[in-house]
Amino acid sequence: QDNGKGKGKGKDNNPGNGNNEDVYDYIVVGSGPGGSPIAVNLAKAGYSVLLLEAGDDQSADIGTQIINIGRNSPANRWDFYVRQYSDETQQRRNNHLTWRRGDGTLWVGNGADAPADATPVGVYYPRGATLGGSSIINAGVTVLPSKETWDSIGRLTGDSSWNGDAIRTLFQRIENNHYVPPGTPGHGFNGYLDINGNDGDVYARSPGITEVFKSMLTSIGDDPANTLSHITRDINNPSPSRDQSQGLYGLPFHANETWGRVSARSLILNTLAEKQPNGSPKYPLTLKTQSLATKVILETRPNKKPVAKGIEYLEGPSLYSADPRHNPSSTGIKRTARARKEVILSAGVFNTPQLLQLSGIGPAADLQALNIPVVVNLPGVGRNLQDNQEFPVVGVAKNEFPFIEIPVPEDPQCNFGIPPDPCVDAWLQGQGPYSRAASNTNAFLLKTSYTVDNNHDILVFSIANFAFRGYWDFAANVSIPADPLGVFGLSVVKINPQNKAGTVKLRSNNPQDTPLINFELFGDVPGAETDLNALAEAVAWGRRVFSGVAGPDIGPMRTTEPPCAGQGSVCVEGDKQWAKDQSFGHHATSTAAIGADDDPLAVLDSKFRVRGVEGLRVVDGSAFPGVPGAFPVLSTFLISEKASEDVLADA
Ligand SMILES: Cc1cc2nc3c(=O)[nH]c(=O)nc-3n(C[C@H](O)[C@H](O)[C@H](O)COP(=O)(O)OP(=O)(O)OC[C@H]3O[C@@H](n4cnc5c(N)ncnc54)[C@H](O)[C@@H]3O)c2cc1C
Repeated sequence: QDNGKGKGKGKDNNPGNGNNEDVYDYIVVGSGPGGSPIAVNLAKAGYSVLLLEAGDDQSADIGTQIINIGRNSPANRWDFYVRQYSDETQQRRNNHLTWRRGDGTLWVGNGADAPADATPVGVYYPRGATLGGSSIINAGVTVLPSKETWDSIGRLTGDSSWNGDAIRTLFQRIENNHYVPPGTPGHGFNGYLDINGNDGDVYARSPGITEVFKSMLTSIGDDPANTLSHITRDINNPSPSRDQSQGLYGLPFHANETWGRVSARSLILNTLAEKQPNGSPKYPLTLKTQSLATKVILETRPNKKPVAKGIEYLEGPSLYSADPRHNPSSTGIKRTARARKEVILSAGVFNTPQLLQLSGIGPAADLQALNIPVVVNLPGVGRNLQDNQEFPVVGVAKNEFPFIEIPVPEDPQCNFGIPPDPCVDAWLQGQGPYSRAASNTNAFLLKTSYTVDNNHDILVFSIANFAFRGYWDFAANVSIPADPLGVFGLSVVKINPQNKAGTVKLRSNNPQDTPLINFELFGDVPGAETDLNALAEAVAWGRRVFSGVAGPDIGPMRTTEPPCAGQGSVCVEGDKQWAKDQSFGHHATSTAAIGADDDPLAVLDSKFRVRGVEGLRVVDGSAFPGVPGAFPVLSTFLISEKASEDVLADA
């Protein structure tokens, strides 16, 4: 029997015991940016680690390797359909609501246009469900949130290890920067997370696009002549004034020098590839894909907290019902794995609270209603769901003149990664368009009068010839008219949203079912009005930018979305309604949040420990008290690094 103090014991695999049961020091569930770094760090410290991942390894898909293709295929994602509102009338105002028609086909559009035989399914919300999690299907934008994001967790919990300077040090440890000169303060150059920045040449070749940026700079009293120098500015710079100042920056991505996607998957595969001189694995890390965790094994003890002892899981392909390849008759092979030390849940913002609740940890009444024995009544599990709200302010160039980039003469014609694609062949040689930054690699930081902490509260990224309105199933029939030539999308993203009213509740006690997800956007809670006001102010700014665009063929541009016949304050109420109707998100966080000791809704303490249980932590996007900045992926890698130190300190 193990005394729990051993290190580097390796796996006690006992195939003869008939229980299909393995024993490890630690079990980590989920291989995204939350789970992978901690699994690797614990294994590198000599502990045996089992990493369970429900999806499979899609490394062979070239679309997952090249960030400029960014394909998300049915093999690497789970399809969730969510509510944004409990109010059905408001829910149906969304132009991208998915409906199912009488013949079973999907239709996308709002309630006013819906066919008579259609019933609403929800707003489509994809998540990465593959080795590497959502870091395989995301856009890859890699932005460090404000220093205040981290300092505020320190104040909330009284744990001074949470502070912006300490997190910057972790960032420098994991970063392998490719866009600032080596040695630049605040950055790292030897870590596992390659981060690449944009390429000023792309914008130098795009005179029409730069006209819009010039108007942005003019809007804040900056000199438009600075456009080409500011568009490559480092948004992750360590300047103390970074978080408060407005302006134009380049947008970095988790990508290597030739824009290959570097992700949680690369970290795992590179670690597994390291060998001892005799050819055996260098680190005691075991990866099991196609393994859907269904329950934390909790041992109850008299007069003591229950303790996590392992995981029950189902082995088999596509077992979760959100998997587009799921076959409802597949129930998998039931297995268990035991942990000598701890179980760490990193299954993501929807699945971690689902797993906790399936294990009897959550709001007691909700669990009892589904006949799940309550082990710990923890009312905050699946509450506090938040997201960055996002939608484009859409402009159209004068005379619908298309925005152009001056082509690079030797470039082949690309085919989005679908063979034959000569750009893939060029990329494999480190050349061609896929090996360079794209033209959506810019950010404008705005500080509205509704900022709650004097930091900028809106990030705007710009896309020429396209307006990014969210996600919907590719196979669905979409009732939205095509955009005219000369379209330009200013995607406004609400940083640090204040609304915390969303929920993830169990639909059933079947672990293969998806939970019920409701963002309750702009709900009747403190802060919701702040979010709406900030977004409306950002829209008014966008209108001013478009009407200020010069250039003989391009400006002034007209704003087509949000629609408004008037100008200025006339539009504010309409813009707020538009934000309610058309906001979408893909940065959900905070459903098992760190919180203060006296907060009944706190799920975790400041060391990621699940309250009321021993040997169980949550390390993923669920753990943040609030959405970290405008983009959560880098912050999720960073909290996994922080949690690794906390777990090792207790090991
Ligand atoms: C389309 C899209 C675009 C995005 N773009 C950006 C961006 O540009 N920048 C940015 O900062 N963020 C972006 N994000 C968000 C970012 O990628 C996520 O916030 C981040 O990946 C969250 O990490 P995580 O570890 O919490 O969860 P995830 O990355 O979701 O990983 C969770 C993993 O757990 C696995 N899992 C779940 N349940 C189980 C179970 N029961 N058993 C076993 N395994 C399980 C899943 O298969 C998955 O692999 C985007 C997300 C999406 C979906």
